[in-house]
Order: sequence, then structure tokens, then C-alpha cells
Amino acid sequence: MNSLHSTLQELPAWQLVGVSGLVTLAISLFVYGFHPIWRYRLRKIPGPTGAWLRGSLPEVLSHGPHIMYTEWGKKYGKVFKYFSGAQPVVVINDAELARLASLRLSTRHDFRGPASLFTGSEKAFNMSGLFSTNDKDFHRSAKASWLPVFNSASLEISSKEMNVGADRLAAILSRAANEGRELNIWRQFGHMTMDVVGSAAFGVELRTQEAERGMNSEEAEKLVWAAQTIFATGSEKSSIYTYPAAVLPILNPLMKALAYLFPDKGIRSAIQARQVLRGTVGELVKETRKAEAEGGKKEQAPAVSVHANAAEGRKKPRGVQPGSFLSLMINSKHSNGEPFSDLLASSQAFTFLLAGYETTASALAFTVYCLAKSPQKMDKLVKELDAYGLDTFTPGDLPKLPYLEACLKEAMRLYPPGVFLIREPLTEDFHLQGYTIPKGTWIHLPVFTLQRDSKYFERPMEFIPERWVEGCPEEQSLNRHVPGSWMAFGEGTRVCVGQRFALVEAKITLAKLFRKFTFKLSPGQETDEALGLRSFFTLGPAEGIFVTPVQRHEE
Ligand code: HEM
Repeated sequence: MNSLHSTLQELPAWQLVGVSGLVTLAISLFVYGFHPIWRYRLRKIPGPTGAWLRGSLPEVLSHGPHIMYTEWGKKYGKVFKYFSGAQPVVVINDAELARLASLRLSTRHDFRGPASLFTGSEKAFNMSGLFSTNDKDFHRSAKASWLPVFNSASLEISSKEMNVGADRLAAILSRAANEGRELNIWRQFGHMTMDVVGSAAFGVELRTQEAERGMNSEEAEKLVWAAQTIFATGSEKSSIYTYPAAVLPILNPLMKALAYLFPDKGIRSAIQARQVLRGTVGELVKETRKAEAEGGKKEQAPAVSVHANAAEGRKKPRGVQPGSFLSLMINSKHSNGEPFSDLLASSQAFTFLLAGYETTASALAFTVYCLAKSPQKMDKLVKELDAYGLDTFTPGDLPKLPYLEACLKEAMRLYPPGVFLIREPLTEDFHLQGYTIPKGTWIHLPVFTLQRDSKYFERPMEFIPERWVEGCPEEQSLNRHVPGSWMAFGEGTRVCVGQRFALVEAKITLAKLFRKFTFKLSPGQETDEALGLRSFFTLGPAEGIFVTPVQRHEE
């Protein structure tokens, strides 16, 4: 000690200042790494301590929130906290409280992947979609602009495109069935939903499905790649620059500069994927504007991947025509009467494409997965469809198929495409039944965990569609009907705007496919672990879901 003292005394003053500066910095960093202020503010909420600086981010990244939230829920109860790097997160693991939070909070935190390092117009584009925006006025006018696409008359029109999409998929499945070949149904549904979004929303035939390779399939394949990449590069581990910014936010400007100057693979892919999607959508917006200026000829003028619009030649129905989503956006106005800019209109279309594609594909693939594992339930569904007897469906047919609805709802209970709902009180602390959650805390409502909780569902890990069929004994005995215990589409002002569209699309597809096929699950995928279930915000299998379709009737 004495020798340290004398060494310090011998140092010139400037070196002494430098050393004390470094020591102070090291001590501050050391203390900061425990996040004492946040820990104090959230002291009444239990949760894992986590590692210095990184908190529990490594566990969440490596196992996925679906596993960690379930594990922590068992240990810490109905409200718990953890640190995602420097960021405090409160998880509300109670159905009724979670529902209350989703109803009362209308702002979300943004994601942390490469997109969090974007600046300028790229950032503005990213933050202006209906999902990402936190501007309440803009959100209200944007949501109102979206809604006509999902009213009954519009869905009636879109359902034609949905039937076409499912027919194309059936053609692919027929080939596989004839060859006794397995295929990745998750991937196939991904292509189909991309096609449906393309035609129903933009009046464009993307033709991503393999049986229908059109002249634009390469371009469409790029779109699928781009959408997948945006989902895949959403987390902190996608780039070397995102993790440091998550644990030490002070490094954010430096990481932004480095990512700009020396982009790594994660940043490059994220930028490239956005460029592909923005380019496509931007062109569509331009074409739509041009067609509108020329006098409403839009329907003949989709910009890219143009094939004859499948909906051409119909009588004029009342709903929104395929492709008119963009016209709606272009003609939308802010609450002060100002029209949406091209950037805002494009950002909505970009959101439509992203939000409407993987979620619906996963819901479909997991329904086939659950049914393939439960031949008796599959048989019951097939019988319901055969008794109904149709091969082409309109939205009006769907309420007459209660078991179909129950199968989809039950699969989405076990495998909700969105693992948790996201909220953040931005401007003031949030008070929830005795808990005070300071503004700036991320709030997660763990849909996956709640929907598998034995508090709300008897035999929660079993696929029992009957718990959703009104009047079935299981509906009473296995389902406690607690509000908030099934929230696969969210709740409140931020509830999924595409819910009706997704349900019509998924039901029509399942109805058409199970009229023609049953499915055999390839071995080695029977459990979540074997499937390599992974999650970040969305839930999916590691590689896919592999099934062999079996033709029900001779072709
Ligand atoms: C099975 C399919 C789908 C599932 C499971 C799903 C799920 C969700 C969830 C959980 C949310 C967040 C809700 C909340 O925070 O309360 C959401 C929001 C959203 N979804 Fe979906 N979604 C699906 C299909 C679609 C489709 C087909 C579209 C578009 C056509 C779409 C567009 C959106 C948009 C724009 C939002 C943000 C709404 C807002 O913030 O106001 N979704 N979705």
C-alpha cells in the first residue's frame, strides 16, 4: 500500500490526472454494469440477477424468450424483471394483468437488430410502418386507412386470390404425394402466403410457389429472401455492432459509425434485404401514383412481376380491389388533412408484406404439424370438410366449419407466431395493480407462456381442438376462458390489423388442402426440442416442418 502511495506521489501531475481518470472510469463502468438505479426503481419486482453488464441477454438469445419466460415465470411468479443488456424488461406473466396492460398501453419499443443502427431516411422508413410507429395521431390515421382492406366486402374479393394460392400449393403437394416424397411444409406455406399478400394487397402475381415458376420467379424469390432476412436479422446477435450497443448504450453512436464504415455480414444482409423490399414497394407506389394520375387505371398497371391480374374481368364489387392497398395508402391523410408522403405509403406496404407473410405461414404449418401428430383429430377435421362438401370457399362458408376454426385456434395456442406482445410506457410511469413500472422499461406480455399455462388450460401441452368448440364437454372442462389467456393476435389499440385477413386465408388454405390430402409427419420432429423450436419475436422451427402429403382420392 505504502509503495503504491509513494509511486503515485512520484508521478507527474498530468499522469496522476490520467490514472485517476482511468480508475474513476473503471469504477463507474463496474458499478454501471449492475444497473443500480434501475434495480432500485424495480426493486419490488423479482427476477434473475443476470451477469454483470450483459444481464440475462445471453440466456434469452441462446434459448429464446419462449423458453426463458416460461422458466422464469415458474420461478418468479406473475410479474418479473430481467436485464436485456442495459435495458430493464418487465414480463407480465398473468393473463388478466397482461391483457389489461395491452389494453392500456399503446406504444411499443423498437427492435435491436441491425435496423437499430440505421440513420436518416432508412430509420424514418423503418419507424413509420403501422407496427413500428409510436406517433399516436399518425397511428390512428394509418390504422383507419388500413381497415377497408379487411372489411367483409374486401375479404370476399381477396378470398378468390386465397383459393388460387391454395390451389397452386395443392398442385405441388400432389406431385410430392405421387412420388411419396416429403417436403418442408413450413417453407411451402411461406411461398404461398407471400403470393397471397402480393396478389391480394398489391394486385401483383409474385409466383413464388415452385409449381408455377413464372418469368418473375427470380424476382419473387428475392422478395422471399428479403422478408426472411429481415426477420432473421432482427436480434442483437445478428451483427457484431448490435451486441455492444445493447450492453453499453453509450457506444451506440460509435457502433452506428463503425457499422456505416465497415458493415459486417449482418448489417450488409439487413441493408440489402431492405433495399430489395423498398425497391419493389417503391416501384409499386410510383406506378400506382402514375396510374392514378392517368385516371384510375391502376388495375392494369402493377409495376413489377406483372402477370395478368387474377381478379380482372370481375363485375365491380364494393370492397377494396386487389392492388388497391397502395391507392388507399397514397390517398390517406394525416389528421391535419395532409396526404401521406411516398415514404409513409411505402412503409405501410413494406409492413403489410412483412407482417402478413411469416406469421400466417407459421400458423398454417403448425396446424398441419399438430394434426399430423394427432390422426384422430385430423380424421375429425376431414369428416367435417367432407360433410360440408365444397372445394372452393368464401369467407361466408367458414363459420360453418367450427372444427376447422378450433384446430387453427388450438395450434395457435400451442405455437403462437408472435411469442410475446411488446409495449413500452414512453412518457410516464405505468401503474398496474400495485406495480409501478417506470417509463422507459420494456414490457413484454408472454403470449407463448400464458397460452401453455395450466392455470388457464387443463392438459395445456396437448393439442385438443375441442376446447374451442362451443358445447363440447372439453370446452367447459379444459378451458377456463380467462380473458387474456389466448392473445395470439394481441389486444387493445395495437391489436393485429390483419387478423381477419389471416384467419380467412389460413382457414381457406387448410380447408382446401385437407379436402385433398392427409399428412404424415417425418420422424424425428415429434417434440418442440426435436423440431428445434426457436424464437426471437416470431416463433418457428429451426429448419422447417417436414411432412409427406398423402392423396385422399385418386387424381
Ligand atoms: C396468423 C397470422 C398473424 C398473427 C399470429 C399476427 C399476430 C400479430 C400480433 C401478436 C401483433 C401485435 C399485437 C399487439 O401488440 O397487441 C400484430 C400486429 C400487427 N399485425 Fe399481425 N398477425 C398475423 C397476420 C397479419 C397479417 C396477414 C397482416 C397484414 C395483412 C398483419 C399486420 C399486422 C400489423 C400492421 C400489426 C401492427 C398493428 C398496430 O400496431 O396497430 N398481421 N400481429
